[in-house]
Amino acid sequence: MTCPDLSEPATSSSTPADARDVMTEGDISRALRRIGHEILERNKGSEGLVLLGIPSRGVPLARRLAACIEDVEGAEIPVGELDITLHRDDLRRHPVRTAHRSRIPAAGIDDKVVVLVDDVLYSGRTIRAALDALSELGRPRAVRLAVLVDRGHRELPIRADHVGKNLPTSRDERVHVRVAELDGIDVVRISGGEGR
Ligand SMILES: O=P(O)(O)OC[C@H]1O[C@H](OP(=O)(O)OP(=O)(O)O)[C@H](O)[C@@H]1O
Ligand SMILES: O=c1cc[nH]c(=O)[nH]1
Repeated sequence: MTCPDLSEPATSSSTPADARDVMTEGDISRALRRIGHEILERNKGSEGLVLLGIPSRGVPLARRLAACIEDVEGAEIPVGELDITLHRDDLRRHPVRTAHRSRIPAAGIDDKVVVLVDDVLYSGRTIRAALDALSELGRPRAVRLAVLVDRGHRELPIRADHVGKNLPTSRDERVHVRVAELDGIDVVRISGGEGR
């Protein structure tokens, strides 16, 4: 994994008629680079950092972020995946969900600075579940949150420490983050709503 090279040609694709693009491949790359620098600045270096991506798209974003940090620091950043399925607060309403395994780096998370990475922050319920899942795995020194998009409408007292783009949305809109690793393209789109 490498931190994306901004000189690479952008992937082209057509935007569906009911959607509009709000972040391009280049925007996403620049946002991840900036967040990588912010994480290093806040942590005063890479010592003790562990990045945990939240499936689905938080995982490739965490890997890219780690590559961006490694580009600057030269040190390898442990990356893992944190499955939150069994900690969701809507599990009773939607019981048929497949739980996956969390993959925690070998050194664990005790006394580390864990940065949770996700694509979209909306109600905050996914991150609440992530904090719950994390508490079963160890006791980090600090937990921080990096998201590519914060679309607002929080329902819990949760905020991100690092945000790629603050995107004011209406509740009837939907933000779609697409990443090359899973979707074959890097783009952030909004669909639905009445337009802004
Ligand atoms: O702040 P919240 O209201 O919890 O919303 C944000 C979460 O919702 C989406 O995940 P989703 O459950 O759609 O799964 P996905 O990542 O597999 O698309 C998104 O990827 C975030 O993880
Ligand atoms: O990915 C997500 C999650 C919540 N809301 C959205 O619009 N997109």
